[in-house]
Amino acid sequence: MEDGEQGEGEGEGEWASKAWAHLSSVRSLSPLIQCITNFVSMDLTANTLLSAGASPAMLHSSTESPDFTPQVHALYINVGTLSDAWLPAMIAAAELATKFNKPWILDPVAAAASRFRLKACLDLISLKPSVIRGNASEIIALADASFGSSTKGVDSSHDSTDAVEAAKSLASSSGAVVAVSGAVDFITDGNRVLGARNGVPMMQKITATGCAVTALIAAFVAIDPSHALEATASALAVFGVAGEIGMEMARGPASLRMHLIDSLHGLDQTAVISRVKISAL
Ligand SMILES: Nc1ncnc2c1ncn2[C@@H]1O[C@H](COP(=O)(O)OP(=O)(O)O)[C@@H](O)[C@H]1O
Ligand SMILES: Cc1ncsc1CCOP(=O)(O)O
Ligand SMILES: [Mg+2]
Repeated sequence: MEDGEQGEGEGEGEWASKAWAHLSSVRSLSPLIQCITNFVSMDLTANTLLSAGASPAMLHSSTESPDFTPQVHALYINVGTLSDAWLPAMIAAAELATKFNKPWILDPVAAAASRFRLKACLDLISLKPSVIRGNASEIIALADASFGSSTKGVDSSHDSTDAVEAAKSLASSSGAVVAVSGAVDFITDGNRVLGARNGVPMMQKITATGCAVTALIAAFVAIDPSHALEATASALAVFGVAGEIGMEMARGPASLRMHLIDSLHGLDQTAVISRVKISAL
């Protein structure tokens, strides 16, 4: 995307057009996304990327990353089912991504659940991800570098509004764009803060929707790496719109999961432009 397309003071209409441009680019360029993600999320994450037009590859061996990571358009690392064996592979892939100038995106699932996990996330953040997307409790834990306080495993015990200052602080200290998901998704580079108000509460009742939207962020950043803030907001809003349309057909979490994927695949310009709700705060 050209620099001239990104301006200050955009209204919701401009943000919606930008989100459509990002989705259209993902569909036409079909970026290859290496995903080192948890066992729970692999299926939903791969299907989310495919529905959006991207190309997922769940390759996590540190033996093959030296061959594969240089070929990808972005790398996605998610610590959801972290183990002693997987952490070195994550670190090696993140180092390769940085070496070959590929954006890489971190999902710090349950960052405060254990000292091992918190340290792993902080070590990964020192390897300069382009974007960190977590729920409010995860972002607060990382900003404070604190283990165990008011955490509930992979789910958030805070509202996203509680984590805006933590997100700004983490963005400033890490150099990453930081996104906090929730009823409102907040996206910040430490200076600017965007709010994306799409989605439905039922999305929290499907495991791995957070993981899946972080992978979608990786695909959007892959096609617009120099505008990670805008690409991240677009991905969160587009995923939320797919959830809203999916909810019109769903009867509960299981059918929402199916309809969300169908809706993401079928999103057209009219739906994106009329529904995306992104604004600068
Ligand atoms: N109350 C809500 N209203 C609308 N969308 C929501 C709500 N809660 C979560 N979402 C959406 O669900 C997805 C997963 O977010 P979240 O549940 O916060 O992540 P995680 O699974 O990492 O805890 C995101 O796309 C987010 O925007
Ligand atoms: C339940 C669970 N346990 C370890 S990873 C995982 C999936 C979490 O996914 P999300 O954070 O997207 O809800
Ligand atoms: Mg969740």
